[in-house]
Amino acid sequence: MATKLSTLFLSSGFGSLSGKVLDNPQFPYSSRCLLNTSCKMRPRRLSSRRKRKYLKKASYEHLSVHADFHPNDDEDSGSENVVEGVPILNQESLSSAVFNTSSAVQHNTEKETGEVDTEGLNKGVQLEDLIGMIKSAEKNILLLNQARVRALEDLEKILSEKEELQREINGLEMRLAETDTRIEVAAQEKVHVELLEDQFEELQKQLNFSSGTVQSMNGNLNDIPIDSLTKELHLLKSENIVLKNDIQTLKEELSNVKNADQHLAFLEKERSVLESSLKDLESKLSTSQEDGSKLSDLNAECMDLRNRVEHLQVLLDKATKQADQAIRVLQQNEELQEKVEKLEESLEEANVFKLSSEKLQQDNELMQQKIDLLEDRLQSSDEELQSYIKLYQESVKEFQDTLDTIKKASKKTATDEPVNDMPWEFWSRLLLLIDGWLLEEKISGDDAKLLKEMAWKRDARIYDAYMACKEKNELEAVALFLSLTSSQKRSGLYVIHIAAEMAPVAKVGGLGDVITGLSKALQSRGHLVEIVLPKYDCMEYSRIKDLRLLDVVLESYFDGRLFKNKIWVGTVEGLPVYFIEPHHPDKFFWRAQYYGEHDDFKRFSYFSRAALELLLRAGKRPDIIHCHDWQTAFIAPLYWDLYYPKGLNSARICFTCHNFEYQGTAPASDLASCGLDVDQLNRQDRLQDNSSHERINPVKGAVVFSNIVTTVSPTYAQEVRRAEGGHGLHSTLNFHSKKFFGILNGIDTDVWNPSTDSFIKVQYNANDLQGKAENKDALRRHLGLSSNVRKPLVGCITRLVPQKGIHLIRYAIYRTLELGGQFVLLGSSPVPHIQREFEDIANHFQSHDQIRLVLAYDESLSHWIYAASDMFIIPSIFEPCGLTQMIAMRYGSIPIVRKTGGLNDSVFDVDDETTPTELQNGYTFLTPDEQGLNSALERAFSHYLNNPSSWQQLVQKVMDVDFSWETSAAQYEELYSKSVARARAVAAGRA
Ligand SMILES: Nc1ncnc2c1ncn2[C@@H]1O[C@H](COP(=O)(O)OP(=O)(O)O)[C@@H](O)[C@H]1O
Repeated sequence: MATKLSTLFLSSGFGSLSGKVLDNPQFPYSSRCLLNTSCKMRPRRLSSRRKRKYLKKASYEHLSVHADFHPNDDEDSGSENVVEGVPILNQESLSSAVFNTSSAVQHNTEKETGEVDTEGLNKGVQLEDLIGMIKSAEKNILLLNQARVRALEDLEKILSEKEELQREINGLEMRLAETDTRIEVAAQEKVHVELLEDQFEELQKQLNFSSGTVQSMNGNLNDIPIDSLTKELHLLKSENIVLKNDIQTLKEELSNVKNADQHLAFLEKERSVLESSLKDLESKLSTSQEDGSKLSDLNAECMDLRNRVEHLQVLLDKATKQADQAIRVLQQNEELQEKVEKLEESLEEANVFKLSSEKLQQDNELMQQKIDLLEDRLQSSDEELQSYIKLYQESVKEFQDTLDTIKKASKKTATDEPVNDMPWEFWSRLLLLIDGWLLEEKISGDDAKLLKEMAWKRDARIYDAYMACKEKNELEAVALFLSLTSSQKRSGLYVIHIAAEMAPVAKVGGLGDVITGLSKALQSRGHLVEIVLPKYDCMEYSRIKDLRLLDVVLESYFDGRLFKNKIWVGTVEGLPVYFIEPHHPDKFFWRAQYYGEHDDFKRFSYFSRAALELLLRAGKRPDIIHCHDWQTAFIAPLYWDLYYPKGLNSARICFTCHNFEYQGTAPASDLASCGLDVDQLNRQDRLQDNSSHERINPVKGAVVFSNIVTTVSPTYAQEVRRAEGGHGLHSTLNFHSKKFFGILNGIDTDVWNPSTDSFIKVQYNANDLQGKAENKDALRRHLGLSSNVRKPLVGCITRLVPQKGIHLIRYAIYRTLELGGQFVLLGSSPVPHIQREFEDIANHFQSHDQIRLVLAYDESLSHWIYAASDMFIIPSIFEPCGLTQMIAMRYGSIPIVRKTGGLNDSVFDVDDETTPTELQNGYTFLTPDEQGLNSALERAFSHYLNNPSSWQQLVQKVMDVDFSWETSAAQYEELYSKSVARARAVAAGRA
């Protein structure tokens, strides 16, 4: 229980480690959830912008990710309600953000640790949860207050707008009254005009009458007073003119009145418009008043929230106290545990000691009696004396044997424990014996040194050897002693792999499988193997055991300054692994994907340097540093140029190139970032790229600067030494051919084992293939394929890149359909146009009952497809090794492959009479075109359909082929040992 709790507290960074927890991508509860998902779905497929967005959230918004809103996050603002630019928070989201967090955290924590729920874990979760919730709640309160102020400001604005409108309405009403008055005046004037018109008519009548009178009077002018008539006429005329003017004025007045009417109509309209906008404003006003009341509701809720936060604070304090107490208890527990363990150890020792001393005592007593007896008899007879001496000698021997037996039985006789109770004479005699053999040249200086060291340390193994060879002649004795040194030499290899991938925690393709498979095989052959990896945020953390952060900060150089790195350790598949977490502002391994970033060169040159820094700081003295592919190719020049002079000088460098297509070239100046001397290295015989003098080539650098260079199959090693296969490096590889080897990869037969595989529906083996048929049936149903007819199921699991023969994979899908088979493809592509092309094919066959394309990375589905398929297609243009053909065979799926690289070294055609029958295990074709593929596919179909029993024999046969790492690991071991031996010989020669 104590250990379990301590593991939990350590890994969760409880209490004083909480700061570390927040930085720990293995642990950020919500972010892990996101990241896990993205990783499982093969992060390569995400656009880098989205991934970075994910990542940012994952890094900084641990708890807020659970909330439905984030006030400061522009990208989330779409989920808020907005009224007049004021964000109105969704209360439901708010409360669920606060109250759902703890359950989400609980869930994710369980997922991370894989541990059963414990009290300690709950407390650890609450603590983090509460801190996050308080922060989140405080932000929300602030936002609510801001929203409230903004709403009040808007309310004021609306009110002042209303006042202004009221003023405008008043003005309009006044103008309306004015207009009314004017209309009245105009009406009066109209009446007046009519009056005047009447008068005018009357006057005209009078005028007519007057002129008639004038004419009638013309005959008797003398009778009429002319002057008075003339005057009257003038008067009338002037009156007439005045009247005309009046009429004119009245007409104008009239038209004015008409205009006034129109204006009045216009004003009426304007008034109704204004009235409607006034109504609008009034409704807005009432809405904003309602909003005001909502705001006050929110205010109340906000108060409520504040109270809850205070309550949470109280809980937090309590939890903190409990946590502190728990840590104290835990520490006490640990101390107690240690004490108990020590006591148990001493008890055990005491028991052993007691037992042996009792036995010794008994023997001593027996001997003493015998001696006494002898002494008595000595006096009586010489003859008797002789016989008793013999008896004594026998007793001594018996004692010696008993002593040996006791020692063997005792724990202290564990092979490497010192033997402390032999007299010094014994060890001196042993040392002299070894020196004698050395001088007589019966053993070498190295062997003598090792043996003397063992004697000097009073190693039980050399004691046992000495005892065992008492009865032997000298030759046998020397051989026995040398067997000690050879076993010591063999177990002495200390290999450190520095790589960018490792299955199953950080796997993109075959490289990951190789690191784990080779390391496990080397480990089981008695070597000490360690692995150094970047600490990616998107790793499968659930597959790392006992992951913990070391209490150390490693500083490493980059771009002219030192950066801090955290160092994590944990075991993966039983192997010790170091994870480097750089604290560089560019967050090199916080990208939610392994490769494909614009600054990959920087990311991995940084990592390479930091890895060597770690070895130096830890005082490690490895025999071999093994780096892989361009990502860690920098190790070779960095080691010799910078770290060898600093004292990290015990190792030989081995570089394995898993695919020469990827060389990581970059402008020469980029090399300076990790501290390498560009002027020294950008040379034709060093790192300069063979086709561009301005660029450096890390893979070329590793070929030049490593002691051993390997690639992953013998055929590929030949292919890359030719211009058409070497991707520009053939001349370099030819130049360094003496240290260049092709070793065929193996597969991890523990992981890929149909009789134990937990990813498949039914386990099976070569002698019982019923399970294979059931897996096939289940997969067909799972993918919606028809399952009632005996049809061959063709599988394909691959990265969809040009190297894999994209056009031939596409052709195989359609041709399989024509031949009456079924096809299942599992794959994804980092190349957008290829991914789109396969998406189109996948959509085309979306509900087809014979073809299914799953465009994703899915580890468990891959196991199922291997188990379910009858045939497995790999039409690669080039293939450095290829693992899928070996895995397929292990699961009884017959490979159909193009003869290239590692495929050529592992698949042999069943119809090829030049190959021994026992090796024939699949179908091959040479020319990478449709006819080539078709010929192999048709032959396989015909075999499957026409000769089922022979097919089954073939299936059983391929399942028994040994593709384990044993042979390959032995080859690597030999290369390592030879290289180390050469280095030692050179060093000895110098000395
Ligand atoms: N989409 C996928 N889902 C799951 N595993 C995959 C997928 N694609 C490839 N793999 C696995 O990756 C490894 C491929 O290794 P290999 O044949 O050497 O090809 P490469 O290293 O060129 O990708 C195999 O273990 C295979 O099962």
